[in-house]
Amino acid sequence: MLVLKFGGTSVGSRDAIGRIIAILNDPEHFSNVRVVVVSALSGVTDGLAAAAKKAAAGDGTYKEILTAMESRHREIAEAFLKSPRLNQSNSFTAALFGDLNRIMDGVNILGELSPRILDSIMSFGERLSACLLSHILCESGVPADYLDARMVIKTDSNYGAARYFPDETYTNIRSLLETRPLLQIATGFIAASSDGNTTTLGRGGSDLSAAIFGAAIGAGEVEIWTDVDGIMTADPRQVTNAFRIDTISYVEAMELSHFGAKVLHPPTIRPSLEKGIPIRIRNTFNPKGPGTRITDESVPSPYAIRGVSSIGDIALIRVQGSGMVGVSGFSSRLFGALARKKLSVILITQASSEYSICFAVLPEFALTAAAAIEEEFEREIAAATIEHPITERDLAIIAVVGSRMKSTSGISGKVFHALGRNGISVVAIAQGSSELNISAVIRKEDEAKALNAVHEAFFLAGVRSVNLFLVGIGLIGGTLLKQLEHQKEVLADQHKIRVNLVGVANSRKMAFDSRGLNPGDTGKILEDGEAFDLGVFMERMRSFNLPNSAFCDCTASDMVPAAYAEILRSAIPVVTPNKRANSGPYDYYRLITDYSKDRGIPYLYETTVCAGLPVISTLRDLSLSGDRVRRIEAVLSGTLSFIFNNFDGSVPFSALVREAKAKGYTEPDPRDDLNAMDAARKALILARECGMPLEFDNVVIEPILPPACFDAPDIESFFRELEKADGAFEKRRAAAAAAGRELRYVALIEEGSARLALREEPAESPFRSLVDSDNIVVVATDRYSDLPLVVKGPGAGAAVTAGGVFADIVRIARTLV
Ligand SMILES: NC(=O)c1ccc[n+]([C@@H]2O[C@H](COP(=O)([O-])OP(=O)(O)OC[C@H]3O[C@@H](n4cnc5c(N)ncnc54)[C@H](O)[C@@H]3O)[C@@H](O)[C@H]2O)c1
Ligand SMILES: N[C@@H](CCO)C(=O)O
Repeated sequence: MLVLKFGGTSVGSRDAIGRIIAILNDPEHFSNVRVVVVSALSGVTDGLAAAAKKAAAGDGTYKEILTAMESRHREIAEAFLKSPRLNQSNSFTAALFGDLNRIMDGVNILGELSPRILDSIMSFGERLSACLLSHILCESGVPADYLDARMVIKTDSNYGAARYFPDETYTNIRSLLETRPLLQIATGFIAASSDGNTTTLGRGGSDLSAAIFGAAIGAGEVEIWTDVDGIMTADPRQVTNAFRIDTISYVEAMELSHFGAKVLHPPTIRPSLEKGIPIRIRNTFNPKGPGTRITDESVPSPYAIRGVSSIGDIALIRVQGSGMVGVSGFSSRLFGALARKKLSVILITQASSEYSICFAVLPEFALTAAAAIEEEFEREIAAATIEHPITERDLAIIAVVGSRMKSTSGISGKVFHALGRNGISVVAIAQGSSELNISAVIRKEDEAKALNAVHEAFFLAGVRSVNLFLVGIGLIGGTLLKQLEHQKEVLADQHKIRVNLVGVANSRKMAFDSRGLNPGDTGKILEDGEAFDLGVFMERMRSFNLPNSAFCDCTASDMVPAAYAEILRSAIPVVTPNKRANSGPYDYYRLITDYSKDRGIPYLYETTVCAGLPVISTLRDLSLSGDRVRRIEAVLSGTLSFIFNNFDGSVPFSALVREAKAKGYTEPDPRDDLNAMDAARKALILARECGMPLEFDNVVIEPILPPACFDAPDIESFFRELEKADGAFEKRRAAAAAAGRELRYVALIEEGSARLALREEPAESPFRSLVDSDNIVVVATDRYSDLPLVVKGPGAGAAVTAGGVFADIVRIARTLV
């Protein structure tokens, strides 16, 4: 046998009542339901309270409210009923509105509204809806009786929130049902005191009525029908990946609902659970859905926690001073003072030094709470042994709930890692020894970000998502987008990594979508985008406040790297192939690399040297494992490598430069390669990675081309100047070749200096083994002293560079919990 309860929204309209009829007729429910408990039609309870207040205040418009209410009930009746049932229903409705009008008129005349009369007025909502529904069900082929719960649920006279008497009530229900074999449509929320007056059961009263009926008849289950699929792992309005919890224990439901999961008010279902009757939350809009089952025992879950919840706006009040250290009775006075003001405390935390204690209240109660403390500790404050209470506002609480936490270590580590990694500062923490709930007080503006970060850490079965903001979609950025699109499914299916492209920009336009832009459509998306402005781009990126954000700079600009420090300070990791930041002023390089290390906010730039080859990470591993770099010799320019590897006299030097550009090896401006600036930047980056505090001016560069080439005003005139130098280059090559040597442009980093030179290399030189755009880095260290460590491979090109940037983005995803 089942007891079903339908809330106001489930009986609020014709469609809603149609759904109830369908539910009661489906095979799962047909002939299995013993009692249906209903609330008043949506809005009616509030309407009655408002009308009563108006009547008491002498405002005659209460009559209009009642007239509109009566019409609404009649309209619904007319939509479902034909005579003679329509007449019966309408005369019951008319009789009730007659009584209601008389009571309200009395209130109006007396100008007084007692709690007892208010309860009597409020009872009309449920009486009207339950009677109406019973008629409608009968008409639609489901025979049912109207049950006025005041006949059976007996309470004390605490009007507004009366307490029911279980034994008497259960006996009444059982005796009445023995005489009533049909389905019973019972009024929720209302009851009667022993002396026969109407009472109401307080907040969540209809849920309580359903639980009482369930307990009385020993129902197999009590179903609470509402407009959501059940209790979710988080508020779906804030956490897009939230999902329905299948089964939850009563205490867990209590904890989650305390922190904002307002699907039901758990204390109200206690009667059912005391009798071992499970409660199920179900959705009238998705009647086939299984809902959430609430039971009294803890039920196993594949996840370490059951859900994450929050209170979006609280105030934290701190009381501190030497006068409370070791003083017994201090907390009792503090909380006693708050209790006398009827203030509800949401969270308490006290350091074991006993020097301070802080607690959270709703912001509207902060002033009263602070005043209560001032009053209670007036003497201590005057004597300066206790400070004036300090109130902090604009805070939120995020709570992680689950009974499995008790037996699992590492939960709090995971929570605080997820918060810290996203730059969310924790203001206060509380965890009771029941280990059912870990609460953290955070800034209000971080609420959604914190919920998503923590939810992802626990529930997404290892799925890590990065919210990517990409600036620069030329050769490298464009190739990266293609790779992202191409790898999307493999990343998601095999590696559980999701890269969500939220923002994208080139030097003219930018576009955003927190749900994700299609990487393949960025060209079109940017055409319709807004004008690019780096400051605005950063502001937007920050204001999305998404967890696991990452910024990627695929420009060759100086302007974008200047923003890295600020981006890292916003706890957003940076990935880049752009060498400008690390080869600019040493102080800035140290600022951003130190910040990244100290705060654990990734700054990844593997592709700034030798494109996708693992050079930076290798140097870092050597240093971390205690090795010391003594000397690096390297060919660091893919462009120059390509040119000299192929410079055999068959093709002029300038033609090879054009070919390198066509192959995507050169910088956006190939003069940056040919004047060796690009190679020098990489040499400087390597030197700095080895701990040398060099500036760019300290790098000694042997020029490759005559100065006239660089006086050329644009790239085309540069190429024309270059052609003039072809003859001189050929001469130099031929002279080297005559001695069995070939030209290579090599960087040498040693003893605190970095220099680059055009060298003539013999046949056995490692630099002679290069092909195409290969780079090579030969590292001699304390450990690799006789035979140096060599990293070699393609050092330029769109695919390998974008691939390296991609790998850095994936590395960020992997650092997530
Ligand atoms: N080509 C390679 O093999 C290779 C290897 C390693 C590193 N890199 C580096 O990759 C970066 C990109 O190179 P590319 O060849 O793709 O360049 P590109 O000129 O093709 O693309 C640059 C993009 O950045 C945009 N842009 C430029 N300045 C900007 C600014 N201030 N703000 C916003 N957007 C701006 C442009 O509109 C364009 O979309 C460079 O820093 C380069 O040094 C390239
Ligand atoms: N232009 C660069 C690209 C890689 O940084 C080169 O030729 O090496």
